[in-house]
Amino acid sequence: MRPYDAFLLVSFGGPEAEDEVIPFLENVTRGRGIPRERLAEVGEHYFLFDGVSPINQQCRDLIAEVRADFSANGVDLPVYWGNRFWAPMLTDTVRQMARDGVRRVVAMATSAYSNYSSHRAYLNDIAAAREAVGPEAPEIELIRPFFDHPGFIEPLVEHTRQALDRLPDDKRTGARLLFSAHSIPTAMADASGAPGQGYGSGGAYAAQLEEVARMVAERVGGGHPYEVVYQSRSGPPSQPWLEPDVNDRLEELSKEGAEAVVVVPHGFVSDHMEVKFDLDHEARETAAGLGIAFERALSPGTHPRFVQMVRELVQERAEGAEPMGLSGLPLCHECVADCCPQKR
Ligand SMILES: CC1=C(CCC(=O)O)c2cc3nc(cc4[nH]c(cc5[nH]c(cc1n2)c(C)c5CCC(=O)O)c(CCC(=O)O)c4C)C(CCC(=O)O)=C3C
Ligand SMILES: [Fe+2]
Repeated sequence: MRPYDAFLLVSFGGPEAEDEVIPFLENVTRGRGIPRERLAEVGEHYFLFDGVSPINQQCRDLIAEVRADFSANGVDLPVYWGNRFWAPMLTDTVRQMARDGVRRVVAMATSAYSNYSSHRAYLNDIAAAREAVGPEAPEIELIRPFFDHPGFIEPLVEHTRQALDRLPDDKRTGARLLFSAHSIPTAMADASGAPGQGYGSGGAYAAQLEEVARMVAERVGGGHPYEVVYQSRSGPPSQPWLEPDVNDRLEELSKEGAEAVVVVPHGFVSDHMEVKFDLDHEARETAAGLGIAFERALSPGTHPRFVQMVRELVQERAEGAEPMGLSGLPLCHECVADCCPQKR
């Protein structure tokens, strides 16, 4: 797949044993000003699962499918994997690629949207890893945010229908769809996207989330009321983050007489800890306490259409083709130097 000689999956990383939880959280939060209580609290989420985050295995599963898809379709790129915060660490992977003689890499982040945490932070960490490896490090180009690619949208549609089917028969009609994404500081949200893309003061992230929710709900059909909610807030209470929180919204919906919800984690690509704990554990419990029937749609994960999308994004980039998206929102060909700055 000229001009590239390797594909790299870049992910967040997560612990896989109890004694890895605290060192992992220290890596994530270094220099972040996250309150100690929040760290201890998040540590408990991981201990509830014996210290094992599902995210690494989900990356291994995705890579296995991508390798099979590449070889079935004549894409002859070796596949590498590096994480920002836990083994296999990105810097080690970049060093290995240098040893293997890799010169030019096309990389994809396990993150579909435009904002500092989902996009710029990946670019920065790639730059830092190359810097650490030195002049032998390959060039690494990051695939653009892919939030409205059919390979992301179609699995969400199918998974939302399946979740609706799991609701009790008498609660399905009129069930509400809550599309849930990671909250970020509102200053970071306002600055998300690239200058000149015309997203306005609310920024790209919220607009992209709103549009994906609309497209998925429309394709699911059935006239279900839908809205975007946020989850997994951290940071000090004094700092504004995107709202409403999924749990607060469930409380309000209960007062409005809602009987059933399907939560769609459209802000994520796999069912990692933020989904397993914050939705399957916490939000489910909130809904149970309110007597609201609750189902959670699967994230794209290793859905075959999502796997195919990885190849399509590699091909799009290799060929310099127009970026493909279903929404009509502005898409980047390449990431510009000043998109998605860190603001908090
Ligand atoms: C937008 C976004 C995504 C989605 C896009 C993407 O995937 O990149 C995401 C994903 C993830 N976030 C994850 C875990 C954590 N995120 C934290 C903290 C933070 N996340 C933020 C944003 C996001 N996070 C922000 C603004 C912070 C505050 C600190 C900072 O400004 O950086 C903390 C610290 C404790 C806490 O405060 O919660 C943890 C442990 C995991 C791993 C899950 C697993 O182990 O399975 C994943 C996939
Ligand atoms: Fe996070």
